Amino acid sequence: MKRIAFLGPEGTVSQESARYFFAEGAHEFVPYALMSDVFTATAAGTADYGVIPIENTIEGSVKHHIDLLVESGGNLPIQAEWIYPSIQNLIGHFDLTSGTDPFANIRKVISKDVAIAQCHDFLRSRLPHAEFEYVSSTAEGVRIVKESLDPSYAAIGTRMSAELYGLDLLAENITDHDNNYTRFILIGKDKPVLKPADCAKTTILVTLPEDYPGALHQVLSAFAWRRINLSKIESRPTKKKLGNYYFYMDIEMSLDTVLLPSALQEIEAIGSQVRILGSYPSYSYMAGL
Ligand SMILES: O=C(O)C(=O)Cc1ccccc1
Repeated sequence: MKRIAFLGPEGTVSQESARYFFAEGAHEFVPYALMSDVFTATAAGTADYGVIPIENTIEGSVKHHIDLLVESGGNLPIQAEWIYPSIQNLIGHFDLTSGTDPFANIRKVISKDVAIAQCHDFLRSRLPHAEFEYVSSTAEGVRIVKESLDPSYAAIGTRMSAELYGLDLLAENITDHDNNYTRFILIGKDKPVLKPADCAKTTILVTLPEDYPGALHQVLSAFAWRRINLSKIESRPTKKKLGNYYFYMDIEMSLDTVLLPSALQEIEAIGSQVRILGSYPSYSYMAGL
């Protein structure tokens, strides 16, 4: 049985998406309090794989997670990615004294920053006087609301977490945009056995040579003339010196395809450093995984 580390406690969006991706029963899901613990446990072999939310439709890249991936030094390759819709719900103690308005007595909303951002319009219009408390994950907010026994507290989280903690769904599907998807990656040392995917991707990190005008242009042209598609390019500070960046790139091609290694060789030939963070199958929710 493979052990899969995720941001806990039980019932997070990460776990819900992993349960959707992996066959129930054949995997053991192990919660960790922090995202950095997910990396550490996977690196130490305490877990076989780790689930990392890396990007979402509303907020873009989760920069901290990209940095953790980079800092893991390439020991934890990306083994798969999948896209999952984050459906958030308002969860609390249904208050019978509140009459017809289930939100009337809610004074505090506890959740993860991304989830609060995803439900911004709903919160502004329906709970304009509530204060927010930011916690490490959506399910952690649900756990705190449960423990408080306080009907003026609510959390934002998955339906799974409401069921697990025995709380009520005060409002379902409260995200502002229907096309609210999160991209998750699976990190781990060994290749997992997965069903065939419709597309493959390779993620690389490129550090440009210093004082080489047009270096990024040359990197991009190595892909362009081979008609290799990039689906993402993002710069991140190297954290070694102010103004030094590397480029994080998602390429829509497997490293097993002849064209890609030759493009990477060309990039290295101009003095750029290339680090491969993984070459992996990509699954989209639309395609039914
Ligand atoms: O806090 C969670 O439930 C997570 O798994 C992180 C997260 C939060 C919101 C959208 C996607 C992932």
